[in-house]
Amino acid sequence: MPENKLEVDSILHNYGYRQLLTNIYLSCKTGEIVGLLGRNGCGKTTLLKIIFGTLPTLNKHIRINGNVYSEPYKSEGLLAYLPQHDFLPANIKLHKIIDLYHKEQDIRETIKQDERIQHHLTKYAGELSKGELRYFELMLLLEKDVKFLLLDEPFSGIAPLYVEYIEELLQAHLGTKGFLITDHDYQSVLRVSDRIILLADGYARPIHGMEELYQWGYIPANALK
Ligand SMILES: Nc1ncnc2c1ncn2[C@@H]1O[C@H](COP(=O)(O)OP(=O)(O)OP(=O)(O)O)[C@@H](O)[C@H]1O
Repeated sequence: MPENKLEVDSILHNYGYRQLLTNIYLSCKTGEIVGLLGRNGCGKTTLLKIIFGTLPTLNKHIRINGNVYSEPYKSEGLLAYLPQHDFLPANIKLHKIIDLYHKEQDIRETIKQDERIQHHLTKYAGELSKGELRYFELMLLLEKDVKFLLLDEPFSGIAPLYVEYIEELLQAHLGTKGFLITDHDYQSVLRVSDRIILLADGYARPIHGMEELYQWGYIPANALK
């Protein structure tokens, strides 16, 4: 198994006078799912965009296998990013999107033959349900030859069955990739993740159990029962 390591440190980000992210450090390696939790507006999406390289910031160090990248998304084979909101054109059919997204024939066939995608190939992306669309978007990204995936809310608004399908997809790719996941469905994040980081007051804090999530004010007391 290739062992790759993503390290992010010294991230500093302000919006106007508001300091949103303060000296953030986190890491992820191949075979690992790191869950990033935090209240609405604490900066999870901002952090993922900074790591991907599409959002300029005051200071950052993004290292992959020890090499520093200022805009990792511009280098092939490093990172892929699932944005919070749908990103596929609604008026293009799935089989066409697959061909546009992947040039290798074997990868195109792998996606087209997936049991949850094959029945929808002649539909437009805009005709899929939210869960079907999220599954399809993830499948497109997972088949990319990258070392790490940054997933912004892969589970939100998704019914339990599709959450399980998505979990299976992630597990199937752990041999070659590492994942940084954020989602408000914290129970799914806790279930799939090897480690949890809580973003609170601008800092990234390692979390070792539900009790700590409560102490930091992320979950209510009744969630501990
Ligand atoms: N371009 C921008 N200009 C000014 N403020 C912004 C900008 N983008 C985001 N913000 C603010 O920064 C804060 C963090 O936003 P971000 O989307 O990163 O949070 P989040 O943790 O992902 O939230 P959620 O869980 O609700 O999706 C929010 O208060 C948001 O309003």
